[in-house]
Amino acid sequence: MSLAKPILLVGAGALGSSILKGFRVQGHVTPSDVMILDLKPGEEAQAYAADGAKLNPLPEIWHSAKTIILAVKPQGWHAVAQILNGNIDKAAVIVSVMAGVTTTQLKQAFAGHPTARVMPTTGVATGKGVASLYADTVAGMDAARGLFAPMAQTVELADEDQINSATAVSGSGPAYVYAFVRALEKAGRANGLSYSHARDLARGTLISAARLLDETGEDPEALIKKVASPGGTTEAALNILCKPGEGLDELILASVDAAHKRSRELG
Ligand SMILES: NC(=O)C1=CN([C@@H]2O[C@H](COP(=O)(O)OP(=O)(O)OC[C@H]3O[C@@H](n4cnc5c(N)ncnc54)[C@H](OP(=O)(O)O)[C@@H]3O)[C@@H](O)[C@H]2O)C=CC1
Ligand SMILES: O=C(O)[C@@H]1CCC=N1
Repeated sequence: MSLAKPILLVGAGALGSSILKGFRVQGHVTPSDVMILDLKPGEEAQAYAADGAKLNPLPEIWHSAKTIILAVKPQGWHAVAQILNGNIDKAAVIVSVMAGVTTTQLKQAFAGHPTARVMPTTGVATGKGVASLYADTVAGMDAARGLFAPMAQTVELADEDQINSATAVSGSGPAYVYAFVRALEKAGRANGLSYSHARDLARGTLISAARLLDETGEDPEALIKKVASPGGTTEAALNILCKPGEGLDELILASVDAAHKRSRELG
């Protein structure tokens, strides 16, 4: 796995900052390997600059970048491509984490550059995220792996269209889980718990359940059976939560379908 450095990160917002944190946690990219372009650099970008990264360097410095990560909103990326073009090395690999923007569009904007698409989760900040990778060249896939494999469980997609599905399930997925925790907290308060007890119980339950899923490797179905005693409290809840035809399965399917559709539109 080879990763050509230095790296130019364009956009250090929610995801760009998570990537920077992941580099720091795993150590596969050091601040001195990094240049950052961001209009209003946040805490993480500034911490990187204090540790030796080049923050908003002049365009003549961009030529040294061997790998360029595009982490701006899909709506703003054309302006970024215009600014970069003419100022970057022809061999630099373009790694886009943007939802919806296709390889064909990237190749039109960055003619001659190897490209890759990655759909990470913000969990890369902990060094244990998830990332789906797609590239149509060896150089592109090498760069994507080199950046993300140290800080994410990676899935390599053979079909670019599946990036839209990966975005809908995994890229957006952490927000679904947080929405569930928020709902559980609210329901705890509505059922008589104090704010802090509802918060601790809902969050702790998610974290301990996720640990069991991870550590046992068991299917959700088997783990559900271990919690739900026949005729007990869990069954009473699941009869509502997973009501056939109008329960969680249908709600999640409709939600993921909506995200998938939006991912296609963003290109
Ligand atoms: N957030 C997530 O969980 C995930 C996001 N993504 C993708 O990552 C990309 C970024 O998303 P996210 O981090 O959430 O968005 P943010 O808005 O938080 O971050 C984008 C950053 O880019 C900066 N920016 C905008 N224009 C420029 C420019 N011309 N030059 C330099 N920096 C610029 C923005 O600055 P300013 O705020 O000043 O405009 C902002 O700091 C999107 O394309 C999204 O699809 C993919 C997977 C997960
Ligand atoms: O919401 C979005 O569009 C981005 C892509 C996946 C997660 N956040």
